[in-house]
Amino acid sequence: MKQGRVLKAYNSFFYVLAPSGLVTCKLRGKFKNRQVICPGDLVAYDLLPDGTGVIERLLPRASLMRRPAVANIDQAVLTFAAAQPDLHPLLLSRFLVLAEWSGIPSVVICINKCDLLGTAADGFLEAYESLGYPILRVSAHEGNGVSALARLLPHHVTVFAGPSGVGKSSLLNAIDPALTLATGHVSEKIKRGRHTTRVAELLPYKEGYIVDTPGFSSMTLEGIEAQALPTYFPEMRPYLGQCRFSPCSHSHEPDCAVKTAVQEKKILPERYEAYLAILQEIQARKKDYQ
Ligand SMILES: Nc1nc2c(ncn2[C@@H]2O[C@H](COP(=O)(O)OP(=O)(O)OP(=O)(O)O)[C@@H](O)[C@H]2O)c(=O)[nH]1
Ligand SMILES: [Zn+2]
Repeated sequence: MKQGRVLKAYNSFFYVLAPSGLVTCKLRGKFKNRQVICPGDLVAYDLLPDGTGVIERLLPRASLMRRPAVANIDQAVLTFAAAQPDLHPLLLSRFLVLAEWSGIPSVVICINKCDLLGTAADGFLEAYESLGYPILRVSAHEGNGVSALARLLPHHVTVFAGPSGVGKSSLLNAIDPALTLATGHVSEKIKRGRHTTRVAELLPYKEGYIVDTPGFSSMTLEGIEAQALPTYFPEMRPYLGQCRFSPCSHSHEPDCAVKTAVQEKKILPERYEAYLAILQEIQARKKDYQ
């Protein structure tokens, strides 16, 4: 049996990249639900005499991003703008939570449009580096930092995510114009409007892949459990299990180790506020269903 990586799923076909090239595959009938396999998955397939393939087996997954589903992403470049649109801590934390929840092991914060403001407006970002999120300041227009960004990509499966209008397409274009051509980003935007969800696709790039998925920008946190939320804040992890109550939502309970850490300035107030805001959103959603 041969192995390859699913670049795209379309109707009942899976486009699998193998060392020999791209193979159009169908699923063996035993997979009752074709949703079980998504772009990014590594699969084992049988090659038929006509050159097409039949997927027999799904190989173990390292991570899974939902909506759109993409497997095995090992790096997220969370892209924001220094201005236009302005950077807000809550929005930043929402994307960070989404990346942590998806199990993406390496997360980089990329601040584009630095030509507009330099570093004046993002002083608050330094603290995020100590949480383990490197910050890359770039300008797609002036080219600053673009080669540093490009150096992160070889040998990784990288998703570019971020709010609309921060310049993700411009950055991909600055890295390599072939990437924007491949995504058809601009023309599709005109044709189909901004809010159309499209199928996620992996674009091979220098021994790695770039995931083109504007859908990740929609930012629904649906599916995240309130109890698991603190684990998606790396700076809270050392305090979990140390509160008086168990479970503790770290919001209203007395003798809460997380709240104490906030008071002692071991956790950034804006991160704790983001935690509370997201928690409230999750709890409100639960009530909707009752
Ligand atoms: N000043 C400045 N403007 C930029 C830069 N990069 C992109 N822009 C502008 O920001 C706007 C949005 O850029 P896009 O590349 O379409 O942004 P996007 O993130 O792909 O947007 P969506 O397709 O909505 O997700 C465009 O008007 C770009 O010209 C930059 O480095 N500096
Ligand atoms: Zn607590």
